[in-house]
Amino acid sequence: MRPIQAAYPAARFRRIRRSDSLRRLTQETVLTVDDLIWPIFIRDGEGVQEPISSMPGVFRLSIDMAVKAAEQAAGLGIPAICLFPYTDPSVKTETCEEAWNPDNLTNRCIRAIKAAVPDIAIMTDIALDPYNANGHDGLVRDGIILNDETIEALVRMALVQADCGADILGPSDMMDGRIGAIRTALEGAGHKDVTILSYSAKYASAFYGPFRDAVGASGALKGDKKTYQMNPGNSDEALRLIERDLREGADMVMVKPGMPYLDICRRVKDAFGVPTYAYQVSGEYAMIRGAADRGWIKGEAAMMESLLCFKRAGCDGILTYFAPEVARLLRG
Ligand SMILES: NCC(=O)CCC(=O)O
Repeated sequence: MRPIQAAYPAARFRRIRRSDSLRRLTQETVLTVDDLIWPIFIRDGEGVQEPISSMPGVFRLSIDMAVKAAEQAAGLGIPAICLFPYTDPSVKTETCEEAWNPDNLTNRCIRAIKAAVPDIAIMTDIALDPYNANGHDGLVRDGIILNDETIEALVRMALVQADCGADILGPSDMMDGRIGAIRTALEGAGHKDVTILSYSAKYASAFYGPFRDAVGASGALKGDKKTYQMNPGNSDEALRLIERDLREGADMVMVKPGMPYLDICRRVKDAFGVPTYAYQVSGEYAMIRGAADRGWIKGEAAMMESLLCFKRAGCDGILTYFAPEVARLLRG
């Protein structure tokens, strides 16, 4: 598209910025409640709402409180929530079998939310890190992250989550071939309508730090995740991964983190035109919240701007810890 533009003074760009009504009328993208997926942290217990120090305003919730959060989200019109478990370190092993325990924290929480709030979509995380004694997303042997063996574990995990009622599975592990394996297994088990939102372009990022505190993985992680998560310097590779995941049966794709990777979001949307999501990750949340709490930026305005810009970059939606706050503001 090449807009035709008169020369100054026939063209004065400031005309359409002159008033709020003209600015609203000419705004190209909008943020709505429909664009939000709310990630929440869950833990064992009852009536627990435990603050996370590196993510002020975010809590670990026991299942009963997570159900309340889901009710609140549904009431605000948020279409989906995403569950991340804080797993008791005593059940973490090198073989990760807690990941496909039908009664693990996540699976109990899926069932509880489904029963109480049937209309909200429940997204889950598929990766072994919450259950792995060494903090990695895959099984490890002799210091190597095993791709194919990990996929078998991820498939088991996915099937159990689907059995429990998960609507959207989010494989976040970055193993090669997992989308195809999960899709084939879902079809085989009769879960034909379960959606896969693939973390297709997930970068090895320093912005995940507060999340690892939130799920209790910071201490456990040995080494880094650079052999499976993407190199932040790469962009063409993201397109190859997205194409691969779409061909293997992903319904929706994700770029993660968000704000430093808006160029990737735009390329993905332009190249494939599929439902495209970004994850505004914990470090991004902490930067905005931390600066706002100190009075260095206007928190509300920065939060809204950051999310609108995901839409401008081509995203159909955003996973954001700000979701309920944003929904309340958008609803006025
Ligand atoms: N698999 C989910 C994440 O790694 C979330 C990262 C974050 O919020 O920092």
